[in-house]
Parts: sequence; structure tokens; C-alpha cells
Amino acid sequence: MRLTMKILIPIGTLAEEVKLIDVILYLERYNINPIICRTSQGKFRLAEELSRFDLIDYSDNKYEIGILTAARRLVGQVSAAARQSGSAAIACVGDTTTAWSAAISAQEEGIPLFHIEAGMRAPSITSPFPEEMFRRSIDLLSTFHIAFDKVDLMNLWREGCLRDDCAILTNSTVYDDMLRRQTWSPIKEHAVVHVHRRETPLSALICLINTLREKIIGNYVDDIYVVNNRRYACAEEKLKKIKDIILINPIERHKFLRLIASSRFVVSDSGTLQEECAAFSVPHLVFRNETERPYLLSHNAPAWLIGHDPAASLPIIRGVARYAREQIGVRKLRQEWAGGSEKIANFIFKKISSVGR
Ligand SMILES: CC(=O)N[C@@H]1[C@@H](OP(=O)(O)OP(=O)(O)OC[C@H]2O[C@@H](n3ccc(=O)[nH]c3=O)[C@H](O)[C@@H]2O)O[C@H](CO)[C@@H](O)[C@@H]1O
Repeated sequence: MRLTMKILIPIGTLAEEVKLIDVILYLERYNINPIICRTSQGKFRLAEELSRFDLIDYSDNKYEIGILTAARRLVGQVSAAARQSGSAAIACVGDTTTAWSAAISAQEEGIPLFHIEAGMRAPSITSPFPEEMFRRSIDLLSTFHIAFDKVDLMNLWREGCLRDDCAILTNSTVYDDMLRRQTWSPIKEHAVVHVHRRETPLSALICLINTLREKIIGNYVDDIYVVNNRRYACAEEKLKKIKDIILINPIERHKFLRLIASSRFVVSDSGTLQEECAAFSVPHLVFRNETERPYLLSHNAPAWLIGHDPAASLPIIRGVARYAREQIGVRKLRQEWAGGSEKIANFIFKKISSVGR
């Protein structure tokens, strides 16, 4: 089959790859040629499934140079990649510097932007920062919006971002990736802590770990796995000295999914994990003051927003640990949440065919 239309897909982080991979696989079926533009730092390796696609590689980027300098460089790179490849559109996901640069590049190049995960909103533009600022401005610049919940769609409508026929509502694409990996697992006697956001103070993480050690280990779970994230590299030695916890370096995604699927509960400030825990029905303590996914706290998902003061939220932590201890058997994914990626590919196909380049 001759692939004619091209779409540029910048990817800078694992979370972006996870949400784009199945869309990319489906785009190929719709006779569209996805050009991957890798904007990450060198150590992020693209998934094997993406190796057969055209790649424009800017993996020598360094983000330690600050948001503005990084964004300026990325805009230049993504715009050049769009021109060089003759892409008819750009598709990006979420709230990263890469996604924001993609939005500016699409404007500069005069081509449409598809924004996946559009309309999510935290209450304040300054938290999480810069993600919330990026998210809001990407939505103002996007041509097409792909939202994962009707609350997100309403946010777009309220902010005047929507025109006729420019948005769709689908399931989050995370679920397609999870389903393809077929990871389910019997519940074991551990919990997982994955905390990495800029706005989460190290002191809050240490306090959380100590609270779990003193009040939860031995009473409700045998072990606590704590992911040793790069954000807290300066505190590695301090974390290593904490007794009774199992400090692990970030692990491959399929192994990590198995670890959380087999957990009694998870504590995390990650947005993607909020979706992943919900899909497995793993009780999730959201270690943040706010979330852009409020609907995952309310319907169909055992999740609680606990803020950054573990001592104050101890009754909730204990209650969740107790509730989690009652659960037995094998955690299975909610199959009914799949299908978002194909719907997005179909939407892109229809829109891009009518634009051309
Ligand atoms: C403000 C906010 O919340 N923004 C989010 C942010 O992403 P995030 O905070 O959700 O990202 P991470 O927490 O890094 O998770 C990435 C993946 O890593 C997996 N994982 C983890 C540990 C490990 O050892 N091995 C692994 O494989 C884990 O399963 C997960 O799938 O940016 C996204 C893109 O724009 C947004 O979509 C998203 O809203």
C-alpha cells in the first residue's frame, strides 16, 4: 500500500510514547505515514514497535538548560522536521515542553495540530508548573482536540477553544497500550510508591515513606517498593538509608505494570499512573494537592487525593490499606476502556485527508 500523507509525531518522554504508540500503529493502517520526531535526552530509547517508522532524531537534547532555552531549541527542531518531512500535520500529547513546542511549530509552519489529552485542567496555571501552562496554551493553539473525558471537553468549550467538528471524545490511549501488553497478575503483599513531580517536596516523600514504614508495613503489607526517580537523585543516599523499604531503579514498562497490578495499593503523583491504577482497579493514593483527572477520583476508580501531608492523611492511608487487604485474586484490565487509539487514528485520517499538503 502506498503511504502518502505524513504526520509528524514528536515524542520526548515515556508518558508521551505510551499514549502515542497505539495511535501510530493504527495510523499506518489508515494509510498515513507517521514520522516520529524524538526530542528526548539520549537515555530514552524508543520502543521496539516504533523501530520500523521514519525517525527524525534529536536525542542529544539536554533539558537542564531550562524550560525557555529548551523550548526555543525544540521549536526550531520540530519546525525543521515538519518542513523536511513534508508533514501535513503534527500530533502531540499532553503537557510537556515537546508538546508545547509542537503547538508553536504547527503555527509557524501553517499546518494543523492534533492535541491528544486535550482539555485536562488543574485548578491553577502554576501547579503543576509548567505543565498546566503548557496544557492551556496548547489547547488555545490546537486545530483539533482529542479529549479523554467529557469534563475535559466541557473545559475546552468553556474556554472558547471549540469550533464545529474539531473535537472528539475517546478513551485514554493508555488502555490500548496496557491491553496489548496483556499484563495481569495475582495480588501480592506489597505496595508501590512512585513520586517524581517537581512540586512534590522531598520532605513530603520522606515523611510518606516513614509513615508507611511505621504504620502500614507489617500491619497491611509486607513490603513497600519505592521507585528511585531521577528527580530525587540528590537524596539517593538518604533514601537508601531508610530501613524496611525496597528502593528500585525505574524498570521497564511491562515489568512496572505487573508490579502495580500485583500491588495492594499505590501511592503516586504521576498522572499516567492515575489512569493505569484505575484500569487495574488498584487502590491509588494520589500524592498531590490537585489533579487534572478529577473524574478518576469519582467514578469507577478506587482513588483518593491525599495532598502532601501524610500525617494528616493517615486515616485515609490506613483505611485504604485496610480496604486493599480485603482484595484477593487476579487483577484484570477493564477491556471496555480500550479503543481510543483506533478512534483517534480514524479522526486524524478524516481530517488530514481534507487538508492535504
Ligand atoms: C501533570 C501530569 O500529571 N502530567 C502527566 C505527565 O506524565 P506522568 O507524570 O504521568 O509520567 P510518569 O509518571 O513519568 O509515567 C510515565 C509512565 O512510566 C511508567 N513507568 C514508571 C516507573 C517505572 O519504573 N517504569 C515505568 O515504565 C508508568 O507506568 C507510566 O506509564 O506527562 C504526560 C505526557 O504529556 C501527561 O500525559 C500526564 O498528564
